[in-house]
Amino acid sequence: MTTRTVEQHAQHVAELLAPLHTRPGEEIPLGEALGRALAADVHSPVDLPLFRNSQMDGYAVDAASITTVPVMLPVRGVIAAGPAEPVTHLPGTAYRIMTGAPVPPGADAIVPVEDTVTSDGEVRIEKTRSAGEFVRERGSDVRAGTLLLAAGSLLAARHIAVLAAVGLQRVSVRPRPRVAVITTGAELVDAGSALRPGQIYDSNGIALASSARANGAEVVSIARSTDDPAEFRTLLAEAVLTADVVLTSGGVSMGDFEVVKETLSPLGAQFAHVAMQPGGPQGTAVVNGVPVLNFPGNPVSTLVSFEIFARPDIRRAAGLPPTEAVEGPLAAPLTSVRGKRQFLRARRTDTGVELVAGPGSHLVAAMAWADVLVDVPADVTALDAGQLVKVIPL
Ligand SMILES: Nc1nc2c(c(=O)[nH]1)N[C@H]1C(S)=C(S)[C@@H](COP(=O)(O)OP(=O)(O)OC[C@H]3O[C@@H](n4cnc5c(N)ncnc54)[C@H](O)[C@@H]3O)O[C@H]1N2
Ligand code: MOO
Repeated sequence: MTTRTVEQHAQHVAELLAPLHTRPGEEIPLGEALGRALAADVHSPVDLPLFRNSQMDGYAVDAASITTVPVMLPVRGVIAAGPAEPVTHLPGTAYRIMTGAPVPPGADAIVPVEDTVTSDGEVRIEKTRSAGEFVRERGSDVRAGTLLLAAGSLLAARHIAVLAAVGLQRVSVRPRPRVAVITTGAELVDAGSALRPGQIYDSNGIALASSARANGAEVVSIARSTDDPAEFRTLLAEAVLTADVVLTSGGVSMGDFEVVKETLSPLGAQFAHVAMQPGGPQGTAVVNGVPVLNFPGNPVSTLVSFEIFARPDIRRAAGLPPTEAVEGPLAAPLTSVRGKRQFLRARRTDTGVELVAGPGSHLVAAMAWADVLVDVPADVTALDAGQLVKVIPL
């Protein structure tokens, strides 16, 4: 079998997944856009505020008429926030006005109601205000035609607020990569089933689907195959109809029932041994133009394979920022196997980066305690406590 470094295999996977990055944006309702990445710049179609309006409940006046206070002004009417025939202000008079209501042309200041005394048809203004006070000018927040949000922006509530405020109902976002998951193994059953001897619960299906979703993908199907190649072939043929990428688990090593390897090898798949632990046996194929990544079946191997090989391109396709590796000091010394890059499960604590498990790829419970993978280079065999290591956040 071919042997590859992690970088070589990652490069190969990146080439297979490259078409994900050129899919055009999709228009979706604003109400569904939370967490999505904008596919294109959005310019404001309107001015915000849309019209000149009051910042306070009070009286619309012209500042020139209230330079000396107290002063009595006749009240010509009430302007509420809401649709109404426009009115015009006459100098030396006032309109009672509510927050958000249009300020009549000619008025240039709002006197808050707290600074007034209302009497029959008149208002006593007790505090002077200068022109512009408590008036929200049209376009003072954003002008029509100017950039509201740049392509690539990850839409949080505040971004959705402004898109809604300018009246957009739909928005063009990066399409979610469509991921199909197929697990393989005669031993697998669904949680909730009674276990017969030799059976285990299928955890990789839901784990890979969750990993994909957590990184911006849409999971279009989760299927499970026994070790029967005909069944796997059928499930794969169905998966590639709707998916942009298919992830499989299991059936890629050296046993007698390696259904993924047996089915895909004749179709030109590449199976390689990657110099890493976990995640050594890896495969890739292209079926009907759809890339298929074949991860090893051990639960930790499957999840680490996703993190190292699939996550970067799935995130990029969805428009999500890359997960950057950081550095941290080791809490205790460690040893590593020469020639294999290790991705050790660990968590960050006050004392440094603490390993949570040994190297066994079946240690799925310990994986759940981890929040990082410690990336130990292939040529390193020992590290001391306190030494800085590269950690990949999970
Ligand atoms: N002679 C050799 N044996 C093995 C080698 C090797 O190089 N020579 N490599 C080992 C390594 S490393 C790994 S990793 C595994 C990979 O094996 P497969 O990808 O063929 O996976 P399976 O044999 O189907 O399963 C391995 C293990 O994981 C359990 N499993 C599988 N699928 C699931 C699932 N969906 N949910 C939960 N657990 C699952 C399965 O029961 C096995 O225990 O091969 C080693 N062997
Ligand atoms: O892929 Mo295996 O997990 O290297 O033990």
